[in-house]
Amino acid sequence: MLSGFQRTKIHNSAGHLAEEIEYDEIPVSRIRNFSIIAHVDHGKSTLADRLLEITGTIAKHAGNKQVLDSLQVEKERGITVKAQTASIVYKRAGENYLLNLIDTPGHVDFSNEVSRSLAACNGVILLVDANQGVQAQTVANYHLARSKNLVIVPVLNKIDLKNARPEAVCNELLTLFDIDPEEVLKVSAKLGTGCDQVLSSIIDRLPPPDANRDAPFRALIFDSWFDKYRGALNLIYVKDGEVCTGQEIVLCHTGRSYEVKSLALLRPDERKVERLVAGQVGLLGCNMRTSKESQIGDTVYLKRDKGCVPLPGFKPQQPMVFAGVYPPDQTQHPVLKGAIEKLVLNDSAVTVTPDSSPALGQGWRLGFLGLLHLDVFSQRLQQEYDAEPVLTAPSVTYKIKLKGAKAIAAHGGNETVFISNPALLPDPTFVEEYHEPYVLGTIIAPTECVGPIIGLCVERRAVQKTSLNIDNERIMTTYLMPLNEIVLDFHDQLKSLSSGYASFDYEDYGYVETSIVRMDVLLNGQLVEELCTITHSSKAQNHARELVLKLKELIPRQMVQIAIQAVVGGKILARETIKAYRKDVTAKLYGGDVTRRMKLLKQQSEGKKKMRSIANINVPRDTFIKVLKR
Ligand SMILES: Nc1nc2c(ncn2[C@@H]2O[C@H](COP(=O)(O)OP(=O)(O)OP(=O)(O)O)[C@@H](O)[C@H]2O)c(=O)[nH]1
Repeated sequence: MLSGFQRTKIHNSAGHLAEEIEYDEIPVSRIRNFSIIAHVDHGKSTLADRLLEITGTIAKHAGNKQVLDSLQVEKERGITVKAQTASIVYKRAGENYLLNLIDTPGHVDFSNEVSRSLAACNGVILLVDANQGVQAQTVANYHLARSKNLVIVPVLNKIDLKNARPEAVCNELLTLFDIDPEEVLKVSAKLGTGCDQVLSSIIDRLPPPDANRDAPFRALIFDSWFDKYRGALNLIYVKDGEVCTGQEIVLCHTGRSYEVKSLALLRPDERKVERLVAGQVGLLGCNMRTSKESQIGDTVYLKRDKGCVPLPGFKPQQPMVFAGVYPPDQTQHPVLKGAIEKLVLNDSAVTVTPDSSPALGQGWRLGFLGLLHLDVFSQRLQQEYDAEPVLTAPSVTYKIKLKGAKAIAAHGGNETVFISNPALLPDPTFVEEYHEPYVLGTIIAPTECVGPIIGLCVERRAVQKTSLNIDNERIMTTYLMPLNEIVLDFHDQLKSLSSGYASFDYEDYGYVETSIVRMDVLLNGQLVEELCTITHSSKAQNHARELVLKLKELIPRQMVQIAIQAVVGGKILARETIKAYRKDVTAKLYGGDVTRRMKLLKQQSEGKKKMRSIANINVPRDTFIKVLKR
């Protein structure tokens, strides 16, 4: 009998051994799969920890803070990036319930992961800070959960805070989501107050999973990560049947087959089991070499069943934001290459293509799901591998509809092409339409900040869609806005305009027709390819001015006069001149010591080696970095 392998000891809240549990004997009717969704910092990880403690899943002691946020970046920034999961056993009225807590990444960049994780759930805890109230991400997460028909258990957290305003926040929930204040639980995740009630409500309000143990095996991959020794590990929700170690499985999307090497439940550390049955959530290892092999949202079935109907909603992840990554100097290229390769193994959503630039040398163009994803990736690169790369400003991918047989033939017969590299933008005469990615943004801000925020949004080409007063103090507005306008500093600007009180979140809106141009930079008439950019035609003039002024400041004066021009379609939009100048590094020396003189001249010539020469002008690498960097 295999079930014996699922036997595990459970501790009570004081950390003492209480009893042994056989997980796969818990019927589907006593399983609940749920997730906690919340705005950043509203206490999701703290609540998760408390639920694990109350149920004896982890022992109670002070050092157990935020067990589920295990990445270093997550700990440091206090954000959840990778979804992590724990199976909790909760005993009520003498019966054991298996509650699978599926910890979703809180940020919209990872909305695909959130979506996948939610596909394994029957309900969610909508956690709201009782002081801060509903924030933009709460709204986005609520809509996501509703669109998946999940039961929503509203919970107010941090009621221990002196300035908590539970009643006002309940009213917000009523106004925005029509949530009955009677249904709202009030807890302090920090102190543990009311957390028992959360567990009871999960059992009472959520339905058990729609799982069938008698049907052929089918499971959904909703997360995966890379283990040095075991390859990519898949977190699966078993929808039907059961799977045992040693069996041959197939992935619907890739069609590849594997032998199941290991199965485990997460409590939250791995507990090996020999089988997983319908309704359960667990870890499946099958010697996958790279994380690309395990695509989130894919369906797994047994090879002997010769096919299955895939579980709905598989969508490959699409990078939305691109940035160039270069080593600080070319000697570090192999180190950085190794570091990127290792990280990509773990993060299948990042795309990597080699790229090179005359100024920055050999590097890569990386594609990310969004800005936070980019941030997290570059931080991990620095922290985990001790590499300090040069990162260029992020850009988005434009969709371009071509016209004319010649242009289409030149692009491999494709009428539509996707371009993120300005240098590859087709000539305007070959273009029928340009499209750029848009998002639907939600901003929640104090009423008195609304004026400046509208100003910022207009400047960023955003169009207001709706506006709603949440109460007397805060207003919620939604905007259609180009992704390109928020990739750089929109969030920071919003925070500074509202003294940190405004919150912002966005969801993908798809491509919208637009008018873009390629802007080139010429130094003494010669094109500097690495400085060319794509810009909206309404902003080209301003952008041109800013760029030439910045270059004037950054390029050192030289022996020849330098003309800096920003050009669109052959038309010069802005121009600045740097006057000629001869820097005599030895000027301060009055005759005398020849070795000192030689040393200074040598230093000067070494400095020159680090420069890129364009039309006899030496542009230091630093200048490129300063212009291109985020
Ligand atoms: N006073 C008080 N503070 C709390 C409570 N719950 C959480 N906090 C604090 O709020 C901060 C954020 O909590 P986290 O649990 O990290 O928030 P989170 O929602 O997981 O954050 P992300 O991982 O970024 O989504 C931490 O400093 C917690 O100590 C509570 O009930 N009362």
